[in-house]
Amino acid sequence: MDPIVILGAGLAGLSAAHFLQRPWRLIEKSERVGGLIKTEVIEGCAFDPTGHWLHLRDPEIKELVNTRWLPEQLVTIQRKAAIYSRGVFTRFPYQVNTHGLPAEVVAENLIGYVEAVYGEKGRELREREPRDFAEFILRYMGEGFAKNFMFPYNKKLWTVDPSELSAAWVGRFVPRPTLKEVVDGALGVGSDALGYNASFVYPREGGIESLARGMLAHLKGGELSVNTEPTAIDWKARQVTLSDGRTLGYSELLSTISLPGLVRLVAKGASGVPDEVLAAAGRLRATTVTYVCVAARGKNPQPWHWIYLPEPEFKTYRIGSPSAVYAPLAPPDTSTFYVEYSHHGELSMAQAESYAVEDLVRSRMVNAADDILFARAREIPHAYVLYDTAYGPAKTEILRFLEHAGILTAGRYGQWEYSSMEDAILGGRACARRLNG
Ligand SMILES: O=c1ccn([C@@H]2O[C@H](COP(=O)(O)OP(=O)(O)O[C@H]3O[C@@H]([C@H](O)CO)[C@H](O)[C@H]3O)[C@@H](O)[C@H]2O)c(=O)[nH]1
Repeated sequence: MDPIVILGAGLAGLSAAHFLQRPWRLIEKSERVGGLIKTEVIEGCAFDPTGHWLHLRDPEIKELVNTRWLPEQLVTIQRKAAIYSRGVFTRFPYQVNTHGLPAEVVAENLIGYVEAVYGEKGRELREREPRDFAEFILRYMGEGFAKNFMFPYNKKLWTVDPSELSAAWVGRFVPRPTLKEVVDGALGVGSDALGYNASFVYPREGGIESLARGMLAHLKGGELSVNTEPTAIDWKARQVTLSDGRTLGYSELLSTISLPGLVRLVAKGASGVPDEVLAAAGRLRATTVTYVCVAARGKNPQPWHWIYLPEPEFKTYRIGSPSAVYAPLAPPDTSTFYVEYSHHGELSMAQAESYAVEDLVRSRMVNAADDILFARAREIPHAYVLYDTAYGPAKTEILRFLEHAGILTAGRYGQWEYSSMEDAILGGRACARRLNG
């Protein structure tokens, strides 16, 4: 019998291979497994592709990570994240930590919140479901928080206005504060521990890629091919053509590669795809994130693991610091940063690198431009999937066809969704369980 073929050896693909009880073949286009958790070392400084801090909630996955994939190798870290706005740092999440901002901003945030959640002004939005992300923000946080943080920050992150997105993705990612949390936060007596990532774990050595390596080391029952990518899929014949010229028969196909990319591969196969499915794939959009890996002389001047920058004078939406999170990620007396830029069109590497130096110095994350040792830009072509008006109908159309064609998908880009590393592992497990029967 042909094996189960898994496309893509990121977390979802590795997880599926781990949980499968039938023979599998894992096909990976790059030279090593890990997908977007491949850690890069530049001049002795380790950089993950932006912040990949591991927060786990599923008991089985926690157990696997702790005892099999990364035994005795995890450090637990309490988040120290901030917002840099109006020239001051306030703690993350913004909505429950406004103490320290100018008094008029704190007042605007508080009054807006009370009006939205209890006042007459917010009644209409309270009585129905928010139609879009902008309405979600206004409904749960009010006009002040919207104006002073949520609208400008999210416009930078998503590259489109919050009114062009649905709120389908917010789930546990966007905290909806209570009145007590908002008031305590304005008075400076709030808790630091709100949100899904109040603490997280991270590998003691080797960066986040160690997780992928740990998973790979324990795989059984199948074969991995690296430097190999699918070039076409014939869903009726149940065959994948590979870049090395081979054609592989499959009993089942699980794809963790990008959903629109998968549709295009099926369209290249002999059985094709209906025109409307191909057109739907063309309507799925995602932001591109260019992140700049930076090293600077000297220890971190700020304690922050990462900061959010809502104001338009900064081109970046967020700056993170691997060395602040976990000092062994950088040589002694060196601080490191990833500076993130979200965009659709062209952003040259040189331009991003020059923005990064400027943004780091202006935000006081680095003392002076002269301290910078290097700045190297990297690109994530599909970073944040856009939940715009085309998203729901296009994805439904594609998934209906893939179900018919007997192709399963998992992972952040396979499912074309906003989700975490653990979600990718859970998605791989769910598909494996379905295939195990
Ligand atoms: O004060 C704030 C700041 C942000 N938000 C909203 O939360 C949304 C999610 O933000 P974040 O958790 O930063 O999103 P992301 O998926 O990129 O998070 C990954 O990165 C790290 C870390 O944040 C930095 O590296 C995190 O651990 C990862 O999961 C955002 O869209 C804002 O709208 C807010 O409500 N209040």
